[in-house]
Amino acid sequence: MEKAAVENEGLMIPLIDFSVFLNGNPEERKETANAVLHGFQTAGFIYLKGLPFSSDYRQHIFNTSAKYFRLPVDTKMSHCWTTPAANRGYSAPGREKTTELTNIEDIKKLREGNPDLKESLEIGREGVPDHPNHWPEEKGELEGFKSIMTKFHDQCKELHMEVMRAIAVGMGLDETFFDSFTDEGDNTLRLLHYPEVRKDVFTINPGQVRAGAHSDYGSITLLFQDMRGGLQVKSPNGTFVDATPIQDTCVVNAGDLLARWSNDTIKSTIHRVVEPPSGDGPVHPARYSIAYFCNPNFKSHIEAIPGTFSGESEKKYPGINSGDYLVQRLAATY
Ligand SMILES: O=C(O)CCC(=O)C(=O)O
Ligand SMILES: [Fe+2]
Repeated sequence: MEKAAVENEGLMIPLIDFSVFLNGNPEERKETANAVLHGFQTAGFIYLKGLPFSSDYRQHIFNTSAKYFRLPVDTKMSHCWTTPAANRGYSAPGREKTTELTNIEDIKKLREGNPDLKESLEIGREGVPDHPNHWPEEKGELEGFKSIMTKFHDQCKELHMEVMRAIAVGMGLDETFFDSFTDEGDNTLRLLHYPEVRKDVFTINPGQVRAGAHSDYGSITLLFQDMRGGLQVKSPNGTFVDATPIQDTCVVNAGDLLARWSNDTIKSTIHRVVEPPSGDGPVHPARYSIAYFCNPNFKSHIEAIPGTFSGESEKKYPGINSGDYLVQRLAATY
């Protein structure tokens, strides 16, 4: 067993070598699948290493993302995020407020007082007739942007399918149980940029964060972070614990819909992004991360996974359509 990625305040986030699931023998695969499921059942978070992305490739994706955010703000605003149903395009700083609150008026007030210090670009699956992606114009530094990002989107879709296969194996289900729920790739690639910020912004306003505390909505999120730090995960004690970056790993967390689907046997844990550990000077440098939000196919009907209940009366939630669920959740935060 690897050393834990995070162990603090009763929160243990395991570090799992996923290449063993991808390439190992049946026994090794089962052991790895059990560790994946156990991590989601206890912390709601795991770190994966041994992924099919080289360091260079990962750097290339981050560099391409940084080039995008260097575009003038007017250019970015020309392909901005429009509606929850489309969920594609650019969000300027202050547009989205991630939060645990659910009342729209409360969220509005919070957004006005403590806007998140971030901007993002959401990229959905290509080929959805009603919802084309909002691509920036490809010129200069951005040449090749669309093909780089659609390829990465496809690769992350495969990784989502593999992690769900690991969950299936861990649950003692057929390995392909979730395939017909994950094969469409109704997922969102979100490039995130937390601009450099003066340190005194955090002292003047103690409530200031880079991204407010929230849980994610879908099945799982694949989160690639740079080495700056600032991501925190809520511990069972109710405190926030640093999820310190580890080179070449991906942080994977379960979302609310997977928790519901698992009849609450899997946890969707609250997390946030705060002021990073301090270096020299009056300014925190920019932070970049890439979140790939995975969802069950939007047409899927989601109800308790077999094995997570014994009789009908133990099912905690009524069935729900995946796409409707996501749109409803997004509508509250934008
Ligand atoms: O940037 C990060 O590390 C986390 C972002 C996040 O949690 C989100 O966008 O849902
Ligand atoms: Fe998140």
